Amino acid sequence: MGICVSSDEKAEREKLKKTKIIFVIGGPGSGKGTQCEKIVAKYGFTHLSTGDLLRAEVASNSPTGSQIKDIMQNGYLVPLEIVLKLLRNAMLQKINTCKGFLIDGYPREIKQGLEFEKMIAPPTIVLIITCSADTMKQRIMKRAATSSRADDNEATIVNRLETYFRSTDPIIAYYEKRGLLRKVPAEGDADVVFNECCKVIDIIL
Ligand SMILES: Nc1nc2c(ncn2[C@@H]2O[C@H](COP(=O)(O)OP(=O)(O)OP(=O)(O)O)[C@@H](O)[C@H]2O)c(=O)[nH]1
Ligand SMILES: O=c1ccn([C@@H]2O[C@H](COP(=O)(O)OP(=O)(O)O)[C@@H](O)[C@H]2O)c(=O)[nH]1
Ligand SMILES: [Mg+2]
Repeated sequence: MGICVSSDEKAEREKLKKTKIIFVIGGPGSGKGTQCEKIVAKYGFTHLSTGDLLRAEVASNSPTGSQIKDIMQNGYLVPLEIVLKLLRNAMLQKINTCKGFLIDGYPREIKQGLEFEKMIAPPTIVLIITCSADTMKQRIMKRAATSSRADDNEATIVNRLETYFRSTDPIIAYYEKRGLLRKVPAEGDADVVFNECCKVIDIIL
C-alpha cells in the first residue's frame, strides 16, 4: 500500500531540499551560538538552535516541556522524535523567507542526523567547532555568571561534556566519510574563529 503524501507536504519537502542547510556541531560552550550569530549577521541565514527550541518548549509548560525538563537539567539527550518535530516546524515557518539554515547543536547522534535526512533533507555541510574540554568548561563557567540556563552549573557541565565526547566521534567519522565535514579550530578569539567559518561558508554559496 502506498503512503499518501499531500501536495502541500510535497511542496514543503521540495523547498526544504533546495535550501542550504549547515549543521553546526561542537561541544558545550565551544562557541556554536556565538559563531551562528556572526554568520547570521553576515550571510542572513536563519539560526535555529535545538537547545533554544527545547528550552522554549520547557518554558511553555506544555506536556512535552514537562517531559523533557529533567532530562535537560541533567545534561542528557531528549528523545530524537521530539527534537526533530520542533526543528521541522521551526524550519517550515521560515522556509519562504530564509537564505539557508544554521542548525546549531544538531545532530548529537548519527541516528538524529539520519532521521533529519529522512524527514527534512541532507545537510549541505557539517561545520564542527573544536576546542579542548578545559576551554569549553572555562567558557561555560564564565557564561554561567550571567546566564539563567539551568544546565550552566559544574555538575551538569561534566555530564554535558561526557555526553558530547561519547557520541561525537562516530558523528565526525560519518560525515567525514561522506565528504561533508568542515573543521574549524576554536581555541582563539571569536573573530579569528569567525574568519575560518567564513572561508568554509563562502565555498558553498
Ligand atoms: N575566547 C573565545 N570565547 C568564546 C568564543 N566563542 C564563544 N566564546 C564564549 O564562550 C561562551 C559560550 O559560547 P556559546 O556561543 O554560548 O557556546 P555554545 O557552543 O553555543 O554553547 P552551548 O549552547 O552550551 O552548547 C560565551 O560566553 C562566549 O562569550 C571564541 O571563539 N573565543
Ligand atoms: O538535539 C538535541 C539538542 C539539545 N538537547 C538537550 O538540550 C541541552 C542543551 O543543548 P545546547 O545545545 O543548548 O547546549 P550544550 O549541552 O551543547 O551545552 C542538552 O544538554 C540536551 O539535554 C538534546 O537533547 N538534543
Ligand atoms: Mg548554544
